[in-house]
Amino acid sequence: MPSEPPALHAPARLLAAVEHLNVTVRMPDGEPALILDDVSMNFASGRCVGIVGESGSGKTTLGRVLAGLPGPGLTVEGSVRSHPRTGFMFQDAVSALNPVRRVSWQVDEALRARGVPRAERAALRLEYLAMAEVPEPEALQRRYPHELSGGLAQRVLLATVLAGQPELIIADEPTSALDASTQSQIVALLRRLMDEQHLGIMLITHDLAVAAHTCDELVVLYGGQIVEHGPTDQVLRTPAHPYTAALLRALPSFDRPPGHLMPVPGAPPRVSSDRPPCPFSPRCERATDLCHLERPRQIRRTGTTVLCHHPIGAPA
Ligand SMILES: Nc1ncnc2c1ncn2[C@@H]1O[C@H](COP(=O)(O)OP(=O)(O)OP(=O)(O)O)[C@@H](O)[C@H]1O
Repeated sequence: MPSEPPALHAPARLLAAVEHLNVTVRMPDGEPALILDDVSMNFASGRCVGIVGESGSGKTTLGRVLAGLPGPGLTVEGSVRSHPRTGFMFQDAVSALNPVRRVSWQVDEALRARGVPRAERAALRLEYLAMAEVPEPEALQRRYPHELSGGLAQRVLLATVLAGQPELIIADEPTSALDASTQSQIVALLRRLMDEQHLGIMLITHDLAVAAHTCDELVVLYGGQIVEHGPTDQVLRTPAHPYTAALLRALPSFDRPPGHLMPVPGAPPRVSSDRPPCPFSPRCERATDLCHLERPRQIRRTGTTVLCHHPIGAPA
């Protein structure tokens, strides 16, 4: 029998897509307010898509909608197609695990859900723990979540996700509670598993540096809108949206002397029923009267899309 072709050469498959997705919450005054505003994008096997943006931009809400778990009181409109084999990794791995069950039980739960017979579970469990690079899985499987470090808990969570044989993994800030070196190990592991198993990954992060090292594509969210979307290199090297450019200037860098960080001026937008046609316009150095009066249209450039009346590279 010829062996299977290497996963790296498998053609990309569409795993999830949202089109014209609006997510609305009703404000205390009864008026609806948008948390996600006309979001369209898709996820394919063998690709890591980074969702970046400040706190409150709607990153987690997008992940939750794809998971079929929008928050309480939210109205979802538009088309949402997601794959049944989608796995989720959360920011706080220790609290995502069942506190009163050993590691072995946590992985077995995913195996039970897949209908794996009891006799086969122990061997498979060790395989998934090893795949998630849990050291000494034989001994570690007997521990409880509170006995694990943050990095180890995240690896155990990853093992439980892998045991569900996902095709798409939605990782919501999986490393933000970890130190920098554990962070890079976990994202490198995710990336390697993705390449080997031809998974799709949606990596939700507020950390552009993590996204830069891990993702093939970047989606920049601002006030619930995709303001820029394209190949990671292109978005980071030649940002077209003033917000992307401002986020990049706010990154700490060894080249900049101490005290020369440039935070994005102003405050992120609040969810509100009354917001400007371009939510970034109050903070934008390129804004003109048009931006305060008219909603921008999405502009397609080679490889990227940008939602702006005055993208960088065009006259302000
Ligand atoms: N169920 C809900 N009811 C009311 N408001 C909500 C609900 N879910 C989210 N929001 C609001 O929607 C906005 C976007 O939230 P979301 O958690 O998606 O942002 P985020 O970009 O993931 O932020 P962070 O990086 O802080 O996690 C926030 O202002 C949040 O308070």
